[in-house]
Amino acid sequence: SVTENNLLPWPGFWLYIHFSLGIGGYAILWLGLAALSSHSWRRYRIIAFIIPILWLLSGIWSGFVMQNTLRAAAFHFNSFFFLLAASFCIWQDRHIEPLCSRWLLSLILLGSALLYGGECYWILAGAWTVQEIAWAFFAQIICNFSLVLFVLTMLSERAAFQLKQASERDELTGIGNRRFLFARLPPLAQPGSAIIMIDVDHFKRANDTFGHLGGDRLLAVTAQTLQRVLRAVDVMARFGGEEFVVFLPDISTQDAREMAERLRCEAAAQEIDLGDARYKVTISIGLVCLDQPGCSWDEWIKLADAACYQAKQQGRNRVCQHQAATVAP
Ligand SMILES: Nc1nc2c(ncn2[C@@H]2O[C@H](COP(=O)(O)OP(=O)(O)OP(=O)(O)O)[C@@H](O)[C@H]2O)c(=O)[nH]1
Repeated sequence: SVTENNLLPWPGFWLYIHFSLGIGGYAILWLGLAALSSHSWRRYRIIAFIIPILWLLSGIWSGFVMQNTLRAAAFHFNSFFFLLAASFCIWQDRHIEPLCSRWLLSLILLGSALLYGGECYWILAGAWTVQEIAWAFFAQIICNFSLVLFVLTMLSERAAFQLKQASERDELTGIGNRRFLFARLPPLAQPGSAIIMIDVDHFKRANDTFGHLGGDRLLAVTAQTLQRVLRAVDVMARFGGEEFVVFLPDISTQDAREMAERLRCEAAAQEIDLGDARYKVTISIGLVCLDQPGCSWDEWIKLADAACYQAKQQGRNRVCQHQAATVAP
């Protein structure tokens, strides 16, 4: 029987249209959620296009669409499949964009998929009662409302996340800026960590020789080179024009000194391609190891800066460490 479609002219035709829209709708929902998740929906569009067509062709060929139970089972199985795929997409991209709402959205999609899967099983097993159909219907409505809610939550959380990222990133070098650094420094400057101040040598001369754009490239490449040397826990930021600050948590004086030397050597070893020229930058480094509580971060950074100035005075391309005895109480 084709129920309400009998009220329309060509009921069989409308049945196929409804079936195709129902099947295709979930494929489009999957595509949309994949795009929302990682913007790579192009990868999936063929699958999302082919599967509904295959359902339709097999429906026309076998005629199962004309039977209510089989049509409902096919629709529920298709919804189960695409919702499960959408849940996986959202969950899979959690490392690209770590948002709490991603987990909630993925969970609600999984719940909705499992509900459709269960319904498909009950339909095929013929174990439905009117009450169960009503419960499943209401549960799906709640899932759909939650889905919309979590999509909106994810969009707003994403906007806030991107805004924060943009406000903490230095556009030229791609590393963090001052705000990024201070947001990651512990509230109290405790002994057992170190601050490094890095200043590119004779940068004005490089600017004069290669132009401002050439200078920009030198800064960007140098920042990326230095970043690669650091440990995952270290925090590096562009502090000013050609100055960078690095915070090294949980590090001994010896290791901090070795790290500073490694940074200096890596910078000096790189040959930067500037199109029609190649250039080697050197850096001067001021190191201060936090050896007493009580000083503020500003004070430690100032000491690292003073040590960096000392490195410049001594001829550049070297590391100078601020001596503990001279630290103001
Ligand atoms: N290209 C470029 N230049 C910058 C940027 N920020 C600052 N500068 C330039 O960096 C130069 C810094 O010059 P100085 O402070 O005199 O230092 P220096 O020439 O590196 O000399 P020393 O530090 O003593 O070795 C200035 O000419 C600034 O204009 C930037 O974002 N891009």
